[in-house]
Amino acid sequence: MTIPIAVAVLATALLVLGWALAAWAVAQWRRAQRDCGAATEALTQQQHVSQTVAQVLQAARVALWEADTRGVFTRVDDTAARLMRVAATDLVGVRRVADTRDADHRDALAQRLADVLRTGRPLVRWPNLVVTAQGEPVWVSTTVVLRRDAQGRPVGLQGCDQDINTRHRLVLSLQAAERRHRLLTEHAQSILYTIDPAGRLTYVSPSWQALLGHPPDEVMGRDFRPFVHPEDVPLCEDFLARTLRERRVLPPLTYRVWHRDGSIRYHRSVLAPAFDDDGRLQAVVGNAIDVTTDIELRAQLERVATHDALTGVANRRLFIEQVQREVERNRRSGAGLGLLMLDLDHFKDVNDTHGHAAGDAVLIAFVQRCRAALRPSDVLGRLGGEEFAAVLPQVSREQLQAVAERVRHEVARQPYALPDGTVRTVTVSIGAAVALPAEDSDALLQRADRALYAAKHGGRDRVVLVMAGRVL
Ligand SMILES: Nc1nc2c(ncn2[C@@H]2O[C@H](COP(=O)(O)OP(=O)(O)OP(=O)(O)O)[C@@H](O)[C@H]2O)c(=O)[nH]1
Repeated sequence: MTIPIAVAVLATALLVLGWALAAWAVAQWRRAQRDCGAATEALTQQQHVSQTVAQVLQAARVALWEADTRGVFTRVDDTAARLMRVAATDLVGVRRVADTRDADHRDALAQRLADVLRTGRPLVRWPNLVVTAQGEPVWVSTTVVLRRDAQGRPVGLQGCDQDINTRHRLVLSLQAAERRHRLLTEHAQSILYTIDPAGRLTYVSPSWQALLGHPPDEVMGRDFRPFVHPEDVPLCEDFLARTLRERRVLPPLTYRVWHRDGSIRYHRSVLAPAFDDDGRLQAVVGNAIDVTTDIELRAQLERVATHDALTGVANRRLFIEQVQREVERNRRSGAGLGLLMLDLDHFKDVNDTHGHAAGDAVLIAFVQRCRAALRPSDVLGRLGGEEFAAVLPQVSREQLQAVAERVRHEVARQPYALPDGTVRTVTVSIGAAVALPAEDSDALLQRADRALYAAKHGGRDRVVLVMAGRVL
């Protein structure tokens, strides 16, 4: 009995143990299965992350690479290979700097890689010009960090190049455009400016200082009016208003501006209104050039063309025009108009005795004396040789006679000092005519000429006045 009981106990014990072992094994198996699932999941997740990162980097055109301490590629990813238009395997073993184009740039990159190796400090987003296998330059943004082994010893470099070709070329072209713009505005012989509708100068180029003396900071933000000659301010205001109203570029305007030193300069300006797509005014852009020299030159040429070079009085053409104008005016106003024809007596003898230079000196002094005897509003002209004439607006017959006598007296009053050291008295014969209401300038000139002829034949040094055909 004892044995069967013992066997039964043993068997039970073994059964229990077997169950326990089985249960433990099942538990272990389940745990292992759980762990395995977790590990698989973790692995899957890691692969997913890597894939995602790779896709993102690829989409962002970021190439990853590794190099040894000499800078020779040891690993290159597909993006890098695509970037360089070459198989990844062909890049391995190539020096990192060999893909860089110009020598200066290559040296700069080599220096930076050496710095990373030496200092351990990363090179971050450095614009780098690499050249593809086909020789095409491509701008990349290079980031490089130091690679260390488990003991922290430098074993090489790793980094990434991001393709920034399109953006960087845009930046470069913008920088070039900006440089060009700066060069143009700084060295232009004209002033570029923007002005608002109220007349405030919102921008002036640096050339303002060269042309008008003020540093641009002194001008920007200020009203244009104090810089312009007061008489020309209304012209400029109208120019701005019309440009805005008509929304177009008008023919240029010439006006006077003050230089900082107080002198007057002539400027010629164009204004261009700029509108946005909705037709709203964005700015009014102006360009002003200094035309002072042109204006002065033109004035000089005009003077040469219309004035006698020796004496400075109006030449025949200008004088005749002046007579025509005054005859017209007199016809309208009836205020009276007088004409004097003046001819020096025996002037040939002055030349013959004292020389041509003496004759010139007498002519100059004669004009000065005539001017002293005439009113500023009277116009004196040289008709040729030693023959002069004066047109006198707003005079009566008596007044004309008196002025003519005054001129005759003034001319003869004092002897002329000649260049040869001698002195000589000179007299003048004068024919005078008062304009008739119906006559034109030619008729008036002819009558005065007849009076002069009478004065010469009457013995010279005298005034003869003719009125309505009668010599008085
Ligand atoms: N020095 C000088 N002489 C001039 C100029 N233009 C004309 N003449 C001279 O003026 C002189 C004019 O001489 P004439 O026409 O005979 O007149 P005149 O000697 O004044 O005699 P009357 O008019 O009859 O009193 C000539 O000798 C010209 O050469 C000039 O610009 N300079």
